[in-house]
Amino acid sequence: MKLVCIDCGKELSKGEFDYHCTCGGLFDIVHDFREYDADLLKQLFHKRLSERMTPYASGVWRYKELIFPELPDEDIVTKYEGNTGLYSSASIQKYTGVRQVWVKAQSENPSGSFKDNGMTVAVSHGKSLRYKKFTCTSTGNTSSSLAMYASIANADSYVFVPDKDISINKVLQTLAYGAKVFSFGGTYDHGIQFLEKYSSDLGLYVCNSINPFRIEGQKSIIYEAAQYLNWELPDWIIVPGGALSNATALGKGLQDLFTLGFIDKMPRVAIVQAEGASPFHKLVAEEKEELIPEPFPYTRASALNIGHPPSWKKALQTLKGTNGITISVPDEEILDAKAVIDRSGIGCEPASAATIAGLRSLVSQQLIDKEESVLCILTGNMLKDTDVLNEYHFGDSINAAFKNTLQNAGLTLNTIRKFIIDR
Ligand SMILES: Cc1ncc(COP(=O)(O)O)c(C=O)c1O
Ligand SMILES: N[C@@H](CCOP(=O)(O)O)C(=O)O
Repeated sequence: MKLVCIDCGKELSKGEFDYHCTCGGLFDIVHDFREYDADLLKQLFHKRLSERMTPYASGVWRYKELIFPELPDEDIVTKYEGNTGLYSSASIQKYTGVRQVWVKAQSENPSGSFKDNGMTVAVSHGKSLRYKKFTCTSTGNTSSSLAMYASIANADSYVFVPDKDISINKVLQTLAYGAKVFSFGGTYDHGIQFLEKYSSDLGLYVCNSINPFRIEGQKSIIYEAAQYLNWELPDWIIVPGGALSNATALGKGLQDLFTLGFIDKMPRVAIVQAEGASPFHKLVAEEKEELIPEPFPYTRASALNIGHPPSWKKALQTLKGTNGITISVPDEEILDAKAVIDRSGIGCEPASAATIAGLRSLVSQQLIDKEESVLCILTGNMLKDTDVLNEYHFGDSINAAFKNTLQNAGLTLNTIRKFIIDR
């Protein structure tokens, strides 16, 4: 492959790159296909395409035997979820002070959050039971995911969302996928209570994390991370905690890998809650027997706005099985950590950034050693909450000045020079 000027034919040498040639012409990429065997190439493309078009190309259904072996293939409702990136970033390592930090970007799932790993399984199960009406209550990610899979399954979705403290982007995504959305006064916790009481009267299949098939699907997140890392997991795995489905699935998935002998050492798990919605952390820190629900949970990381996590008992099992710990972090630390993750090029929504904020705090309290290795699960996409982005960035004086200058003076060399050269 080489870069050749379309006007004068000049070729750049290997490693050189430019857009324009010295003569002014644009460069074009020219391949040399003479070495290829066209039939072999076709076979290769075909193999890759056919793998992509089967349910087993999904990063969830690849592990069907460990998740839902009995499900007939024709009931699988998939959007080739999973197969999300595992990254290591120098800036995140510097921010947390830890030598080796991996982040797994579940934000790269088709609906933009880790919920897809579980939702593909829950909706497939509902389909196998011949349900045509699915439901959830949600701060917006569960509902976006459900609405997407229900539409793929040619079924209806009915979604209950709190009327405040959630991100409008997620509600719009849910609506756009075709769900019928009911907005109610209260929190996720009230929505779950309603569905637990009335869903069967209404003939609805519930896709929240009280549904164990959701949890089974979410186990695939840790299977995939382990597979990418050649079955050698880091010392610590960190997840944000809201309803605690992720923490529960993580514990189960780790136990599966350990029982099967895929891993020979159990990593430790840290569950991070936002300070304003941290009933589980309080339960653990105060060594209580029963969770005391938080009646008015509030955090800017709106996906974590949960006062009565349904899976708290299951999440305790995760802590027990992994010698795990919990921590809570204030919103300011979550938002600062989010800015670091965004600038690293990976990006995430606020709830996901609780992991990196939590890690930084655990390191400063010497509960995690700088020499230990860590995997953080980033749960949702940065565009899920643009209100938070707007406040964080345009509240900042330099960006605000830049925006105003452009609006008032337009795009000229002098306007731009002062931001790039004169600063
Ligand atoms: C983006 C995001 N991160 C984290 C969480 C919390 O996960 P869990 O409820 O499984 O504890 C949620 C919602 O549940 C979420 O939507
Ligand atoms: N943040 C979640 C709330 C938890 O929902 P669940 O489906 O895991 O019970 C959301 O996206 O709604």
